[in-house]
Amino acid sequence: MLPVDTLDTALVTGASTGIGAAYADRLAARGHPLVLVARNREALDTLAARLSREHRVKVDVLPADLTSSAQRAEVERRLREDEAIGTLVNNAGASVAGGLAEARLDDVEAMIGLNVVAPTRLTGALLPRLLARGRGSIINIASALAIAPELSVGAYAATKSYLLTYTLSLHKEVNGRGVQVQAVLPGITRTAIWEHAGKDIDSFPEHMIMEVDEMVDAALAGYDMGELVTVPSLPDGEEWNGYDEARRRLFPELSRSQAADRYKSDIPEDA
Ligand SMILES: NC(=O)C1=CN([C@@H]2O[C@H](COP(=O)(O)OP(=O)(O)OC[C@H]3O[C@@H](n4cnc5c(N)ncnc54)[C@H](OP(=O)(O)O)[C@@H]3O)[C@@H](O)[C@H]2O)C=CC1
Ligand SMILES: CC(=O)[C@H](N)C(=O)O
Repeated sequence: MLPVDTLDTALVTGASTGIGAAYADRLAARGHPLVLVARNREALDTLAARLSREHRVKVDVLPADLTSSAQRAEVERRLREDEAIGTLVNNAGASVAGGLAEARLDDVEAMIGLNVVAPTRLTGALLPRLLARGRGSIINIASALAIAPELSVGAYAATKSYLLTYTLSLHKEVNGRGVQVQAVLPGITRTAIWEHAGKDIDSFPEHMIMEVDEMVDAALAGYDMGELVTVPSLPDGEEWNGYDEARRRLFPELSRSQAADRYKSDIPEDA
């Protein structure tokens, strides 16, 4: 296990239930003081009371709707100013009902605000301080759909592709400067997100559904191993490395002074 700095406070978004609540529980068990963010103050208070009692860590709640720029600004301020915070788990997220043609555009915009804008702004608020002290962690909860948009409908998968790409860019920028980053790509995990988006999780075969504790424990094991990208259900980690290497093999070909021959009209079709 990598050394976990028990003095650092972890701020977890979407901590009132589901994956975020499980992260809060596991991080508290590791000795991290916590700042819990979500809209439901009552659920945050209940969780905070339990975690501080069971794990003897300080747990603050910071209720905020991360789609509201005014409320999100309070979370940004906390990340910028609270010297104790060294870990950020960008977990809050939602999906919306319907495909690209049917979904309510206001709902889609709110989803992009929550899944894309919020983690970008929260990371941007914290990162300068982490880099200045040369220590810290940022964990972004994306989704397996980031690399498999064909398995879903609507714009949700695109928000998760953003978070994966953002994490790769973040890693490039902070690599070697003491800040650990990780993108987590869970598959179908049993939480309320499905119900909120009007989808029945039990329409999937049981063997495709992971329980939330198992998912978070696997993601933290990937974090401890120093993984940049963790796919909790992928049996063979080398499969991810092969996928990533195939992508990287394209790099030298992606920008050239000449268009590829197949796009040139002067090449005879039978050449
Ligand atoms: N469950 C799954 O199958 C998968 C989930 N994921 C990702 O995991 C993350 C967690 O999802 P999951 O636990 O399943 O979902 P849940 O719906 O169970 O939990 C979502 C959390 O985000 C919070 N949240 C929602 N909207 C807002 C908002 N506007 N402002 C602040 N907080 C908000 C909720 O709290 P509150 O309502 O109190 O604000 C809640 O704590 C998401 O990013 C999701 O995309 C990825 C792959 C699979
Ligand atoms: C609601 C979903 O599509 C789910 N969160 C996922 O990322 O698989």
